[in-house]
Amino acid sequence: MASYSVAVDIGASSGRLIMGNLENGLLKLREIHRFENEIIQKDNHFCWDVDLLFQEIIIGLKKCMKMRIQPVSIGIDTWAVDFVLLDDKNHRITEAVSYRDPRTDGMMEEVFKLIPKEELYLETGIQFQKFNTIYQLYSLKKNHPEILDKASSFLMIPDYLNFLLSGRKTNEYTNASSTQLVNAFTKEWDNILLDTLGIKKSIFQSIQRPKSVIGTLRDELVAELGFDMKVILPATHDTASAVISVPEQDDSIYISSGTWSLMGVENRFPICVPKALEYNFTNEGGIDYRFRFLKNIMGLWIIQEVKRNYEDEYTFADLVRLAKEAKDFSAIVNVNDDRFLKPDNMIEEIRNYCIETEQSIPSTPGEVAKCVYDSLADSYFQTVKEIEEIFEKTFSKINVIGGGCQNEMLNQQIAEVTGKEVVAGPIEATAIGNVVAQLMAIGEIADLNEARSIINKSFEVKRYISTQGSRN
Ligand SMILES: Nc1ncnc2c1ncn2[C@@H]1O[C@H](COP(=O)(O)OP(=O)(O)O)[C@@H](O)[C@H]1O
Ligand SMILES: C[C@H](O)[C@H](O)[C@@H](O)C(=O)COP(=O)(O)O
Ligand SMILES: [Mg+2]
Repeated sequence: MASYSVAVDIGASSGRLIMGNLENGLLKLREIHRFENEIIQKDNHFCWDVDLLFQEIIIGLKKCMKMRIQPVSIGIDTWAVDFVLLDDKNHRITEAVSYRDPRTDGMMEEVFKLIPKEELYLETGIQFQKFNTIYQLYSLKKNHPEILDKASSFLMIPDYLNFLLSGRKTNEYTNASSTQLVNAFTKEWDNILLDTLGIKKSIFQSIQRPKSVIGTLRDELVAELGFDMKVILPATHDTASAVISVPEQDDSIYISSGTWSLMGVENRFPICVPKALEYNFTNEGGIDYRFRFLKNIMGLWIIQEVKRNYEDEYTFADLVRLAKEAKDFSAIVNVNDDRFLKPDNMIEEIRNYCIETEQSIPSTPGEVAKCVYDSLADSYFQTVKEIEEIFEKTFSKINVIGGGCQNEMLNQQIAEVTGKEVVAGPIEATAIGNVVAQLMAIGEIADLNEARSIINKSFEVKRYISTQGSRN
């Protein structure tokens, strides 16, 4: 009898429930439910609609019922850094404010007055993104201390959704590491750091590792669904789950390509050398206490916003085709400039950048899309050079995983600018990593090596080779 595990993967643009099971040594996936995940305005902040997200999970589980399939387990992964706070009656007392909200403007600099940047990096190994949880909490402490005073529990987004499912409150390690409040060496909350910031330690849960079975569904959910299931912690940071699925780990760099492009390598220990700080690389926690040495690149968020600015008149495939047709247009923006984090109008922001840097100004949808994709490829090229400088070695391959691996033009562009073989796929790398963590937890898969071997055999990849060698 097959054991079906349900992966709930909620990225910054879309969510999906994907059921996985082993059949003749291969991993079989079946998409159960897919939904949009959009930022909304609430209480004058940019927020995620966590109540709607939880409803979508229940809708997906009810679809399993209709399929007469009773999954044995569920695991939830989402984007990083964001959280909610509960009071002593376990009532949610904050909105799930998005990392794109301006409430953290200037907070990083405020924290550096208490803890030097270099020291913070040596302790945590985490990249400096102005929206890290540490700066979100510090913003609350400075601007709404009454909320922190009332708080009893800190739960990151997957933790909160797990709480709604099971009643159990945990903080999972891979996602906790993204807060910049976890010590990279002890892998626990950094109590000295929390004391220095004046943030009470009691709101944090004990850190649990991926593959932990934290409980089962709340009684009322069992009654509503007609079945129970184990609630398991995958690597609840979506990128940590995605990295599990990178098909060819040896001698390769990955790009987890979704709303963000997370570009890096898997490592056994944190790298906090001055060059890593200078280039703003991070050491986020991975499964089995591995490390994700990577850099956040603004990613396909930019083309998502361009698509929205054109009122969704074009599909992503349309925008790729139009970019190809605009082959004579050329302009490059620094995709990692904070101005692209949440501009009012992305197309105008791109045009203004090109005006300010005295470049050709994109006017057609094809020219705008080509500028975005060329700029992403340029950022990937720069990041490869930084990674190879830090590791003092040359990598031969780049694995592109996630929704962005469907962009064949960009995959070829990456091969051309870097001169490396690009291995594209699997698209649902995050959900696959989520499922195999659950299957390891229930003993269907022995360990990470076996998981990766099964993944490699189960999913096709596409290869792209440079036609002209790399840029120097
Ligand atoms: N057919 C396609 N052609 C080109 N790009 C695509 C295609 N389908 C999806 N994408 C890209 O994949 C991105 C979504 O990737 P995904 O991994 O689902 O994101 P997230 O997990 O952040 O929600 C879209 O923003 C889009 O740019
Ligand atoms: C804000 C974080 O850096 C972001 O969540 C990133 O870590 C991430 O996981 C993005 O995943 P997507 O699937 O939303 O691109
Ligand atoms: Mg994703």
